[in-house]
Amino acid sequence: MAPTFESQQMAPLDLHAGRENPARNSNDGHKSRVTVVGSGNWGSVAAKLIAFNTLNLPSFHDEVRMWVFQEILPSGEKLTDVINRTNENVKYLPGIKLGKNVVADADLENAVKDANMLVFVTPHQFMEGICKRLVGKIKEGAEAISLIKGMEVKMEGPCMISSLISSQLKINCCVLMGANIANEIAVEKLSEATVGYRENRETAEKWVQLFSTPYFMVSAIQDVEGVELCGTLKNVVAIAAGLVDGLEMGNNTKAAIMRIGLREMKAFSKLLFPSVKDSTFFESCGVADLITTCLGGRNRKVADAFARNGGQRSFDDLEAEMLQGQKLQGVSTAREVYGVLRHRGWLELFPLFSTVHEISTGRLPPSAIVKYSEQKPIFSR
Ligand SMILES: NC(=O)c1ccc[n+]([C@@H]2O[C@H](COP(=O)([O-])OP(=O)(O)OC[C@H]3O[C@@H](n4cnc5c(N)ncnc54)[C@H](O)[C@@H]3O)[C@@H](O)[C@H]2O)c1
Ligand SMILES: O=P(O)(O)OC[C@H](O)CO
Repeated sequence: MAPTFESQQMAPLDLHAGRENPARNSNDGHKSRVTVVGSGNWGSVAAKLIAFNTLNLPSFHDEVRMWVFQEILPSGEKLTDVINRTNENVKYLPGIKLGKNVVADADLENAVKDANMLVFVTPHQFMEGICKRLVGKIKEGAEAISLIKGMEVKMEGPCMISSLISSQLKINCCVLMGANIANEIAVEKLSEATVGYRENRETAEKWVQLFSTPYFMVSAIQDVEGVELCGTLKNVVAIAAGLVDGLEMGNNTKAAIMRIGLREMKAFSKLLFPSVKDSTFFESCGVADLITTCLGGRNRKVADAFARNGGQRSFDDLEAEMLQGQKLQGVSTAREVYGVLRHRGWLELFPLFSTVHEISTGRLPPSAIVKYSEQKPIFSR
């Protein structure tokens, strides 16, 4: 029998299904309201994608609320005021119109209170605080999706961000990850993404519908942990790839680092969650995201500069100087992964992941990335 791929099994969606039904159109009570929690580089692009669809799909309210972590711009104006006046996030996504139906709101509780569909897209380190503020503030029956690439490590062990959202807010949470450099999607260059869902395929289809555009092709698979771990762990590999670039080691070495990194991503994911599927690594969230992030991402870029400076300037310093408020996820994820590896006695099984952490904390020089990454491999496949 020919192999089948789950992401292709889902029937193609009619994005305009239900439009012709005037009774449904006139009944606003049945329409879903969407709030995007986060307004950085990817958060703003996510709002743009969603705003295009809510205007065109009758099952959604036109308005998309976007929670903005308030900032005062050099002009003295509030970021929310400028977004609402110009329809642009001038700090995190300058030059791109988000859609007139995007409303920036600095009041987190107000932004979420009416939403049936919550899209979480902040740097992962802020999510614990955000969840605490939202306990008891979410509408009953609301659904969530996390676009956040990262994890938390607690006393009890690692906790994926979608689990944090689900357990704190008592809501179902899907994930969306993929080869998605935000600035490219902002200018409508074609890319793909993967929605990971746990059980409810209907909800996954609704998320696919909300995000899909002719230039953003989304498919769904039943593997939340696999999808989320791919998105999370590739940031550690991107740091390694950036170090290799900064050391001017060339393409073959970089490809080797990506291969070893992918192998560690798969091994780590399956050790943590045996249910993770091999096929997930061949979706957009897997190998495709690994490639794009190692070629053109922010983690790569800052790690390149770190190596060129011989490790003399910290990642924090370089991040602040090079990214102007945008946040790296790879260095903190390497620390979190390292914590898990040490706790479980797995450090020697993951030479690339552990070496990235030791370099980023200054315990090893940048050149250690090629010296140690393949030194003690145990996963030969
Ligand atoms: N940018 C991309 O190309 C891209 C693509 C796919 C996924 N992602 C993922 O999306 C997530 C969000 O990244 P991004 O690119 O939208 O953000 P970003 O790095 O561009 O911006 C940082 C954001 O954090 C906010 N912030 C700063 N301090 C805060 C605080 N104390 N509390 C809450 N928020 C605070 C800032 O206002 C800003 O919105 C990350 O997990 C990232 O890995 C990013
Ligand atoms: O710019 P990075 O390194 O945060 O990566 C961006 C996206 O995750 C790529 O899909």
